[in-house]
Amino acid sequence: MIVFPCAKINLGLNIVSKREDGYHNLETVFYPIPLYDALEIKYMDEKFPSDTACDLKVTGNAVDCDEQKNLVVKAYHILAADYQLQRIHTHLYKHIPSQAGLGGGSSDAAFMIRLLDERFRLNIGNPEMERYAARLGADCAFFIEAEPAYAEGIGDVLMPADGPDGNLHGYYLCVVKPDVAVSTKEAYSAITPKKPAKSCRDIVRQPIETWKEELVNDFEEPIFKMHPELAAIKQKLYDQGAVYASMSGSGSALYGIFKEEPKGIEEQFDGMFCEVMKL
Ligand SMILES: C[C@](O)(CO)[C@H](O)COP(=O)(O)OP(=O)(O)OC[C@H]1O[C@@H](n2ccc(N)nc2=O)[C@H](O)[C@@H]1O
Ligand SMILES: Nc1ncnc2c1ncn2[C@@H]1O[C@H](COP(=O)(O)OP(=O)(O)OP(=O)(O)O)[C@@H](O)[C@H]1O
Repeated sequence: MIVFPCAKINLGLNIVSKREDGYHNLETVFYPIPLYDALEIKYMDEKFPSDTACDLKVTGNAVDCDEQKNLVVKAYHILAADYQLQRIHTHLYKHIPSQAGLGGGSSDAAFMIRLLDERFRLNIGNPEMERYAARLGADCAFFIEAEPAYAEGIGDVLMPADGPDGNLHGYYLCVVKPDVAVSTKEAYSAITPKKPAKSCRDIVRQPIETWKEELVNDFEEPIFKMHPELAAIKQKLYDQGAVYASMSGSGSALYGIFKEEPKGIEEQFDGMFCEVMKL
């Protein structure tokens, strides 16, 4: 059985306060995008010699952590603690860039929970699956439904985007990921939290032409200071005709939203991951 975990972008991201557990409360609109990994599971033969109930083969882009630390394997074990699960082989084809703010690892974890729920007929239900997912990462819960959502808390309190919230249907999205690594933890430590004057949820309901002036990702200021080349990529996306451009999450991926297909834009970002998709 195979599923295709998708990536996300953040339409606005405000870091509102620091919590006693060290995490931060935020406000953001999560928007799923058609950029995918592939995740497959197969039953392990009863006679197959394995010291783990869930092994993992990663192909495509390398993931810089041990097999048993991969969020896909952690997702298996978190469910196996509460449900009787057969042993499985897992294959993850990694296409979504890591350390990008695109939620790739979080998505793999959430889609693994969904996959196990379906394969083993666990009937867990979405609210409970979201609770399991949230134990694996702050923005994992969103990927259980993977529908546009306004999020608060540490990214785990989700409110479905009703009506026109950030509806980008028919627009083109260009995602650029330079070879710059940003640690999410370090990014949060560079922020002075504050409540925004206007909620990103309200701004994304306005015409997209107003977003450039009003919709803010709080990580941009400190991260652009550390990596000025990221600000230059954002500017280039505007120069190429983007109606809105921003960094996603804590970076280092940037995205531009276009009304018309930005043909040939890949040439502008030579040597970087650059993909154009229709929303
Ligand atoms: C930046 C975003 O991509 C925005 O969507 C997410 O908030 C990141 O979420 P994530 O990658 O799922 O984050 P986790 O893997 O749970 O946390 C990594 C580290 O980021 C910090 N962290 C994360 C989320 C949050 N709301 N506050 C935090 O302070 C914590 O130091 C944590 O140890
Ligand atoms: N399945 C996975 N895919 C990618 N990274 C994983 C996975 N499992 C664990 N990791 C670890 O998580 C780290 C962050 O990866 P991820 O792709 O989630 O980055 P991100 O873009 O920072 O995501 P986010 O938007 O959630 O902050 C990786 O460097 C890797 O060590």
